[in-house]
Amino acid sequence: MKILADAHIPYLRGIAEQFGEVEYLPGNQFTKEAIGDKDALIVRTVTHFGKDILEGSSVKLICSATIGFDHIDTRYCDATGIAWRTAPGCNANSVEQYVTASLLYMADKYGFRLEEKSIGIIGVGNVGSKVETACRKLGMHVLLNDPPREEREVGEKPGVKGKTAFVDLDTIKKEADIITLHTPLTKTGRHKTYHLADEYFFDALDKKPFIINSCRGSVVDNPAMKKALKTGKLAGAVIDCWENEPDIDRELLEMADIATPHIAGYSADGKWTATKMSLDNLNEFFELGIHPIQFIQLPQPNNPVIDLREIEPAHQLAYSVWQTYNPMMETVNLKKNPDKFYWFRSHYPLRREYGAYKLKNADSSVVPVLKQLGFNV
Ligand SMILES: NC(=O)c1ccc[n+]([C@@H]2O[C@H](COP(=O)([O-])OP(=O)(O)OC[C@H]3O[C@@H](n4cnc5c(N)ncnc54)[C@H](O)[C@@H]3O)[C@@H](O)[C@H]2O)c1
Ligand SMILES: O=C(O)[C@H](O)[C@H](O)COP(=O)(O)O
Repeated sequence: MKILADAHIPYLRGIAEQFGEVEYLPGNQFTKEAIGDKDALIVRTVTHFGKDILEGSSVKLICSATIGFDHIDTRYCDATGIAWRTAPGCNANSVEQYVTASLLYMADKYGFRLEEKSIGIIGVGNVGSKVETACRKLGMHVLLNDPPREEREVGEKPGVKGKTAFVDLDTIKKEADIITLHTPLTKTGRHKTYHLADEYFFDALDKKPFIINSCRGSVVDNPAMKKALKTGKLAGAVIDCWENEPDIDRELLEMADIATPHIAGYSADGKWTATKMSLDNLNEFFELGIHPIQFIQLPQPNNPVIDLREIEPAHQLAYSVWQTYNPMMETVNLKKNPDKFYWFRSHYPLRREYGAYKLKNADSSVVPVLKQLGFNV
């Protein structure tokens, strides 16, 4: 079997070869010619897969080592018999780590307590649910908005209420101090999310909230967000996903409190899971029966033990989370070198999730929340 794989999918080299002959190319260098005689593609979000690049090829399966799939023209693939698979939930914990680290940073920068704030989560799937759990552990008041889920869970059986209490978008606009977006990018359908946060959305905000976009750039109308930041409708912004990546809006970049190059899901744990799920998909689709698939073990973090002895109890939570992931260094780097957006994504340092760390000398007041987040305390 002939496979073309993105050269920047971690933990794939030397492993994918169990499945066939593998060629590696950076995702932004995939061409019709390179794809032509391949049976399967293992890909990322940086390449668009539509008629222009797939027509006339031998491709039978596209495995995306990602959650999102707006880079795949699924209608074209379905119509032409090209199967496609994704890795649902693979890096959801990583995005939660990103959002938690960012919330703690914004609270520190603007001098507020998270326990006193309401957060509106728009899109409560794999990622949004993890963010919801983390925010509840941080003591925040949580508002959930997910009309497709609400319809499925509440509306299907008349008279039967779903377990989750959802609110409408207007409630989020009126009541949330922080809004975080976790929807897919969709351009059609009743619940399409393209420019869900547009000028009208921002104009209707009552509490001058902060916004976090770590789902897809175009779920937010970026010029409208800039205007909202300028006119004070928004108090600040955390932006991981941008319109027109990698050529992002430089003025918006300057305005963002946290600005990162679409790496919220880039923990090693998330990348490893994505690779594993992609190979499982390949194995299953072509009925290869390879068992067990040999995988690389994840490396330990550089600082696997975090000693909190010298840290004030009030700062131990933020300190611990930032030891695992601190978005500020990436923000400084991206603001200095916006042209290197793609490079930063292709040369991402090792980042592990909470479970890879042991905490020593944690104050009893923060032990429960640290444990609940997933640290070994
Ligand atoms: N920045 C990153 O690195 C990164 C990492 C992972 C995922 N993502 C993005 O985050 C998105 C969400 O990931 P997920 O794993 O939670 O996906 P998911 O499919 O599990 O959940 C998405 C949720 O959004 C809801 N939704 C759809 N349209 C909506 C609308 N108009 N309003 C409110 N809710 C709506 C769906 O019903 C679903 O529950 C992905 O599609 C991807 O684009 C980004
Ligand atoms: O959809 C996803 O899973 C994320 O956006 C993912 O982190 C993007 O990863 P990439 O395409 O850069 O590998």
